[in-house]
Amino acid sequence: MPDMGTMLAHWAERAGPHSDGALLPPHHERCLGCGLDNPHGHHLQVHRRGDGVVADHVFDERHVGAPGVVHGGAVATVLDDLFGFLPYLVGTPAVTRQLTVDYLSPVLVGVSYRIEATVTSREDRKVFVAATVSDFDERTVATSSAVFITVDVEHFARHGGVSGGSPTPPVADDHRDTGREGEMGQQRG
Ligand SMILES: CCCCCCCCCCCC(=O)SCCNC(=O)CCNC(=O)[C@H](O)C(C)(C)COP(=O)(O)OP(=O)(O)OC[C@H]1O[C@@H](n2cnc3c(N)ncnc32)[C@H](O)[C@@H]1OP(=O)(O)O
Repeated sequence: MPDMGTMLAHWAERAGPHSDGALLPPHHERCLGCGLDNPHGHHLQVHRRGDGVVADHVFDERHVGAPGVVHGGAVATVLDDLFGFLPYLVGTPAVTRQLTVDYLSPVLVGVSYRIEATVTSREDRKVFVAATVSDFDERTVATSSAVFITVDVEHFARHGGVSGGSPTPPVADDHRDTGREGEMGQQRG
């Protein structure tokens, strides 16, 4: 993974300009939504379409909640990440302040969905965005809106600027083997 400095330097080039229909570059290679080097990721492929962005996406067994149905958090992840491409078109970095999802029908594992997002309005630092998730019968299964706040590119260095950008997460004990269920909650107290 490139270090934070490289990522920051690449912001301007990632922000475009991108022609209509162009495949947009991932936020970075390890991004949960769109990074191709994240084995847990959605590997979202996002294109510019007019003033908005669009992705066709198939959730897989890694994203299951109820059997056969995509976990609502996975749907929210993809929506949030797709919204995260709109700043490329706005021309300034921005981060999610609020995300709302209406789950209208179950989103199914193994089914292709079209997800479209646009900027609905802007007010100072606030960028209001909206999205739909539709199946290929054009039935809307989820809608979403969000408030993004524009930030300077140094925001990412201030808050995530670990050298190398990818700290190794602590390895959790496997409580199934130790019988220590509930210990994490007790430690927090
Ligand atoms: C290298 C490149 C990599 C680029 C990598 C990009 C990756 C993108 C991935 C997808 C997107 C993400 O997941 S982004 C990651 C998840 N999000 C975050 O980490 C953001 C965490 N939050 C923050 O850091 C902060 O809260 C900020 C910076 C967003 C804002 O902080 P702040 O400056 O103190 O401002 P704050 O008071 O919170 O609110 C800002 C304004 O929004 C208004 N506001 C707040 N909530 C609402 C609301 N529901 N509806 C309307 N307006 C609202 C407030 O009234 C205020 O208006 P007014 O008083 O200004 O009028």
